[in-house]
Parts: sequence; C-alpha cells; structure tokens
Amino acid sequence: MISYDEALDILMSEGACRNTETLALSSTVGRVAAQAIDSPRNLPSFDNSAMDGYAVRQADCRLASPQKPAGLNIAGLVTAGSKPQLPTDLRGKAVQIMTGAPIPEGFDAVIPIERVTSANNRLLTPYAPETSENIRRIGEDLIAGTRILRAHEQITAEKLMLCAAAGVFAVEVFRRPKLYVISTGDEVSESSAALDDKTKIFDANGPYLLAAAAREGIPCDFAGRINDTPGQLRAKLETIPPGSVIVSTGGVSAGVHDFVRGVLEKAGAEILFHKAAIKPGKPVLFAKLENGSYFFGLPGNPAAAAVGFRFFVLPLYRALQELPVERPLTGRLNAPVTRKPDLTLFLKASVTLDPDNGLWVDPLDGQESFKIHSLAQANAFIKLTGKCTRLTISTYVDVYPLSAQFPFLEKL
Ligand SMILES: Nc1nc2c(c(=O)[nH]1)N[C@H]1C(S)=C(S)[C@@H](COP(=O)(O)OP(=O)(O)OC[C@H]3O[C@@H](n4cnc5c(N)ncnc54)[C@H](O)[C@@H]3O)O[C@H]1N2
Ligand code: MOO
Repeated sequence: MISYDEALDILMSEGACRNTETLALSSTVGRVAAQAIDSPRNLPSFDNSAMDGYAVRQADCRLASPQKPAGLNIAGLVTAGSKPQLPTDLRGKAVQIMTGAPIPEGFDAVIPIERVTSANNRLLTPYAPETSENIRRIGEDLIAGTRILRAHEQITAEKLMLCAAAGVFAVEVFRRPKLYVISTGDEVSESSAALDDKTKIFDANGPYLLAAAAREGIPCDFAGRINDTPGQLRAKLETIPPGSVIVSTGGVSAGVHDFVRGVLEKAGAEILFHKAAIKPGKPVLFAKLENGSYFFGLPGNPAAAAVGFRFFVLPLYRALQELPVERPLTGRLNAPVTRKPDLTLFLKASVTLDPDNGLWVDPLDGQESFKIHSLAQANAFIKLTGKCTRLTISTYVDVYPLSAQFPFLEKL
C-alpha cells in the first residue's frame, strides 16, 4: 500500500500529459494561462478626462482667482467616444468635456463643472488648475508591453477585466478534461419506492461529486448509476469520450461485489495505484485507460468519496494545468487528536478566525466515513501525517478549505 505522498507524486507526474486550448476570454475565469500575455496597448490608450467639466490650457487660467475669474470662450463639446471638429486655434478657449472623452490637442487640464460658471458660451473660472489636473494620461495605468498574465497563472475575474480592457480577446489555457461521474451499487436506487424495503439508499455521492466539481469550475456530467455488475461498467466506459476523467464511487474494496479493478484490468487499463495509507478512503484506485482517460475508483462511503475528490481528483486537475502541489493553510487545533502513525488522516473540521485573524480548527464529531451530517457542517479538512500520534491543543496543522478555489494563494 502506498503512502499519500507517493500517490500524490504519481498524480502530479501525470501533468506531463497536459494539453492546451485557446478560449474566448469570457470563458477563461478559473482557468490557468498556458502562455504569458503582454498588453498590446497602453491603458488608458489616449489622454482622457477624469471629470465632467471643461478642458482648458493651464496657461490661460493660471491667474484665475475668486476675485478675478479667468474668462474663456467655449469652443465646443467632446463626449466619450466622439471625435469633435474643433477650431485649430484654441488659445484662450475652453471645450466642454465629459468623463472618458479624449482631451483635445493643446489642452492640458480639466476643471470640473462644479468649480465654474458659464453663460452664453463663455466660461468663468475662479479656479486655476495644475497642469494635467483631471487628465488620465496615456499609459498611466499600464504601458503597452507590460505583462498582464503570467504563464501558469490562474485567471481571476480581475485579471480577465485587465485583459478585456487591453483588448485581449482569446487566451491559451491548459485543457481541463471533462469529468464523468458513475455511481455504482445494487443498493443505490433512483426510485424512492425502492427505499421502502430497507435495503436501498439514495445516491449521495453522484450529486455530491457533480456539485463539488462544478464548484471548482470543472466541466462535469453524470454518466449514470450502475449495478455491481462488470458488464454494466464495461458498457458505461464505452460511452465516455477518450481523454476524460472518470470518477466512480463504490466497488473498490474487498467485498464480493468489488468488481471495479477487475473490469479495468480486463480492459487493458494501467492501474497506477490501488489502496493508499489514508483514512478515510483507503481503497482509492487510480488508473489510466487505453484511450487516455483517467479513472478514479473512489470508495462508496460518502466522506471517503469527498476526501478522494478533494485530495486525489483535484490534484490531478492541478497537475494537468501545470499548477504546483496545493499549499495548505495553517491552523491551530482547538481540541487534541490521537492518530495512528504512518497513516494520513483527513478530518472533517470547522475553521474559525480569531480576532487576530489566526485560524483555529475544530475536528468535528462524527468522523466515520459513512457520516454525511458532520461533513455538511465542515468547512475544511485537516490533514495529519507523520509519526506524531498525540497532537495537543494549539498544535499547528495543515488545513484545506473544502473548495480549492483560492487562486490568490498561488502568489505567495
Ligand atoms: N473487509 C474489508 N471491508 C472493507 C474495507 C476493507 O479494507 N476490508 N474497507 C472499508 C472501507 S475503508 C471503505 S471506504 C469501504 C469502501 O468500499 P467500496 O468502495 O467497495 O464501496 P461499497 O462497498 O460499494 O460501499 C461502501 C458504503 O458506501 C455506500 N455507498 C456506496 N455508493 C454510495 C452512493 N452513491 N451514495 C451513498 N452511499 C453510497 C454503500 O452503501 C456502503 O455502505 O469498504 C469498507 N469495507
Ligand atoms: O476508507 Mo473508509 O472511508 O475508512 O470507510
């Protein structure tokens, strides 16, 4: 049986099989850039007004005061998005201008409308602006050629905004294969009538995996529920396109119906690992199919399936997008924990912030892997590894929020 770290190494080494695709910018949030992008233009790309008011020449108003306002003829109006026809000689003149409108040639300041009076096309300003006042200069935000997206950087809504402003319409990102969920088990039923005989259960894992994948931005689909019958799994695999990630639950431990591994082996899949020294989720299986799809056989117990998704499936998606191994947050235990050495323990936990912004973690009651109520109360997992068997209150531990969507941490 391999350790969690060995399993993680195998998952991360599969990153060598990554591919890229070019997407419309609007579809790239959460995706990882495969290539750096430098801004094709300055931002702003032309001098423009920061205020609704009047564009003036600073020299024409420099002696203005409340006692002796400067008087200027108003030569026209410039609105955002327009290119006005203005007289060539603008000395001693002002132009009415709106926020975002281009500064007409020769003007070097904008006086906000609130600071002036006007009548009969004549402006009176008691205020003498500084040169460049209320003008947003070309390139003041960003000079053309500045890197706006690094390779391997996760695209946030804010980075997307910057790319949009710079006129970047398409981005090459790492491919994120579609995830297909299969729920296995004769006891897993789609019909509530079948539950009356007290042998059946509803499918909790299928809906969970689809929701958890969607939360991470992974495209996903339910491939269906099947019985503990090898033929049904074989048939289901035929329906899933090559190059996908398939996640099944159930049928991977030691029971008479634990058929998943056998089906994969007969189909020529390479079993990359089966069973890891972890709790919960020990029977986890990871394989590569002949058609290039990856297959995760997660255990059927719901909390074990959740751990399998968070700590096995998500790391593969990181590897396929050339992201490094996820770095955990660090929190302090609010209660002591005992554990077996050499077994990576994942605990459902509730994380809170103290007044100094320190993280404190409470391992929740109900750690058994069939218990869903405690999972629903958790907001994180604690991951415990190493030899230490008794962890006292205040011990620092690794904390993984239930969702891995913390792209800002990649910067640290
Ligand atoms: N003799 C042994 N027995 C078991 C071992 C072992 O090593 N030796 N491992 C235990 C551990 S740990 C786990 S975890 C489970 C995993 O078993 P399987 O992956 O084969 O899953 P099943 O036996 O099919 O189901 C386990 C449990 O989960 C329930 N289940 C299954 N599918 C769903 C679903 N879609 N939604 C909700 N609940 C589901 C199922 O009814 C079972 O109660 O094996 C232990 N046994
Ligand atoms: O790995 Mo199992 O999840 O402990 O029941």
